[in-house]
Amino acid sequence: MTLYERLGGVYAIATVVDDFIDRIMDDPRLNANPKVDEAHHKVARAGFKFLVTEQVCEATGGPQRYTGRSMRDSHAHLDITAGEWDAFLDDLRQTLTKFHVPDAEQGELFAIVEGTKQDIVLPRSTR
Ligand code: HEM
Repeated sequence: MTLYERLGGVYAIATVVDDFIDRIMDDPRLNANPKVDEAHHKVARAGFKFLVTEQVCEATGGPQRYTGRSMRDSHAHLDITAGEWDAFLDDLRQTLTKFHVPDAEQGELFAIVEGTKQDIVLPRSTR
């Protein structure tokens, strides 16, 4: 059974993404980075949630295909630090716990997320 199926498919994933994107967009630890604050708040949340839902569905084995920009192209200009990355993971942990995602599935999701870190946190970001 794919991770996508074990998570409950697109309806469950979209619900989790909805909570998570609200959480990161309102997180003062992330909005302390002025580039993140500006970029996050110039786009409609619903569109951002749509793209992240597509991406999570594809990465977990669902039939959807991600149609947004690459992780490097959409984050390189933001100077995201290792500390901001950790705050982002903390938000993810809070959302997954809220929805009672079991430890095994949480572990698989964190492994997928970790795989993108080198495209999002670039070495020169040391604020
Ligand atoms: C695995 C981790 C992450 C994933 C999967 C992810 C996913 C995405 C996606 C799908 C987009 C939209 C791409 C597009 O417009 O085509 C995006 C943009 C963005 N992300 Fe992330 N993101 C991650 C980590 C982060 C972190 C850690 C931060 C902030 C600290 C962040 C802040 C932003 C911002 C501000 C934008 C808008 C950029 C712009 O339009 O200029 N992301 N992200």
